Amino acid sequence: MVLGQLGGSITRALQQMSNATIIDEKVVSECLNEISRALLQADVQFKMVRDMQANIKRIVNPDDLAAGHNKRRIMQKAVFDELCRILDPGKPSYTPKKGKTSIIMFVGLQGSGKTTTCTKYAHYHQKKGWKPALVCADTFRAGAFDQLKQNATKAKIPFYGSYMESDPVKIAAEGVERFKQENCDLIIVDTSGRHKQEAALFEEMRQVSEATKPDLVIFVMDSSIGQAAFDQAQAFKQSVSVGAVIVTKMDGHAKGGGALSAVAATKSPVIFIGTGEHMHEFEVFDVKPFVSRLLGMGDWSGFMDKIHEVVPTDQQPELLQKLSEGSFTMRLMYEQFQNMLKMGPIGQVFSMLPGFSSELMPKGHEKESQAKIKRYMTMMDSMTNDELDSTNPKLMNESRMLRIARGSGRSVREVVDMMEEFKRLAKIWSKMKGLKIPKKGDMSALSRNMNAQQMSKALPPQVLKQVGGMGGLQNLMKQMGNKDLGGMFGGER
Ligand SMILES: Nc1nc2c(ncn2[C@@H]2O[C@H](COP(=O)(O)OP(=O)(O)OP(=O)(O)O)[C@@H](O)[C@H]2O)c(=O)[nH]1
Repeated sequence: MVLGQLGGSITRALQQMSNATIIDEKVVSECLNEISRALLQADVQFKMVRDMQANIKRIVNPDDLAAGHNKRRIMQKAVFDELCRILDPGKPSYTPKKGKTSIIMFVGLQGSGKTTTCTKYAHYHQKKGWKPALVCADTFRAGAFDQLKQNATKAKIPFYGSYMESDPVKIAAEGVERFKQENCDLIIVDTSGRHKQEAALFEEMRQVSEATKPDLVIFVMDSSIGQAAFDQAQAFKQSVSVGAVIVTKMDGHAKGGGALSAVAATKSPVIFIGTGEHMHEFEVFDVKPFVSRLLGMGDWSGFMDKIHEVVPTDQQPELLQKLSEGSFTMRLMYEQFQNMLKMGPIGQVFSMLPGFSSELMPKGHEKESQAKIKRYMTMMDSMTNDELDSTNPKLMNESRMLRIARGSGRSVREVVDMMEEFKRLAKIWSKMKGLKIPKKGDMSALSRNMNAQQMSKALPPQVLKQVGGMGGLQNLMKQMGNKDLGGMFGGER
């Protein structure tokens, strides 16, 4: 996801600013210009960038920054708050209730990923015990019904559609009625698209909406549409009452900044993002952890969740223990690579760590990354046990590297690359040193009600320092809500 680069650019701009000897208005302006450039490159709408720049300038007072405060943190917080403000329209979207019928209508242009997203949305809820159903009211694209039927059958979700009927309004109304009678609690209506915004499409949306009376209209947007996002979202909002946004294809080379524009145009929150073509490649969207990750501030709660989700249960205690020790060895890297190859998404675990973009296994480049990881593992197969268990990369002198390259049939350059990767991962790993791992029975004690004082004692000193000491922690807890930080310790959510 190119959005990751935005985080990198902003972090660099902040770093440059805090390196300056005197922080005056000029330095702050330069930093803001740099951040604005990065946002524009990520396809955030020009007007929004300009407003954001003006807002930050108002909030951040260079005199404050000069007076020995942590300048980088003040600016980072201002950027964080502004991005959150844009992404959070201030009111939550309609939330369907399990057991009570809700009608959800999906709208979007052709190819935005609407049909795929309808099924993902149904599947997501079905896994949580809902009784979803899909209605195909797309009579415009030949093959749309077949696609929905195929997806629905695969996911074992009831569906309704017709090969004969050409009136989408009629199909939508019939389908909704049928599933109401069958007591489905989530009736999802997939609608037609067009290649571009057309009056006929908007009229059709208006009529389908009138006939089905949806509780929520979700606007589906392809994240790669760039600057067009604002106008497109606004055009849909003007014909039907869009209440939420789902941004698809966040896995590709999309710049993703359009998501911010879509929220601004519809005044509705992003509720999910699509991260691939498969059914499970669908994530709940949370503003604060998202922005936090974007700015390289790390997403601690997401990190621990991912460990629970991705790492096999029997390996979790050992992995957490090793994290708490902070010592990273070649053997540990080898084991993580094994998991990564077996399970695919473990790279996501690392991407949650501050400063670590999923460079090792970027989305969309899985094949190349897997081949690279396999090459690394072949090289590690040529290492001695001492080398594998050592935390000291200096053991690997030139002659050992030559020997490993020869033994594994790879070049010395590749061995050097692997060692660089090891050092990079070890550095990230070391940040978790001292992490307190609760014993089974202690979980509740570390739960969401923990106050900043208790939390500061539980946190490893490095982590506490990283969040800006006690003050920073209090702010972070305020920003994220205790439950998110509680989640970091495996507390019940
Ligand atoms: N990589 C990736 N591909 C996606 C994602 N969501 C959908 N797609 C792909 O995008 C293409 C278009 O998706 P559809 O679901 O057919 O699009 P649609 O908006 O329903 O199109 P119409 O029915 O013509 O309006 C398909 O090839 C999907 O597999 C995603 O999150 N990531």
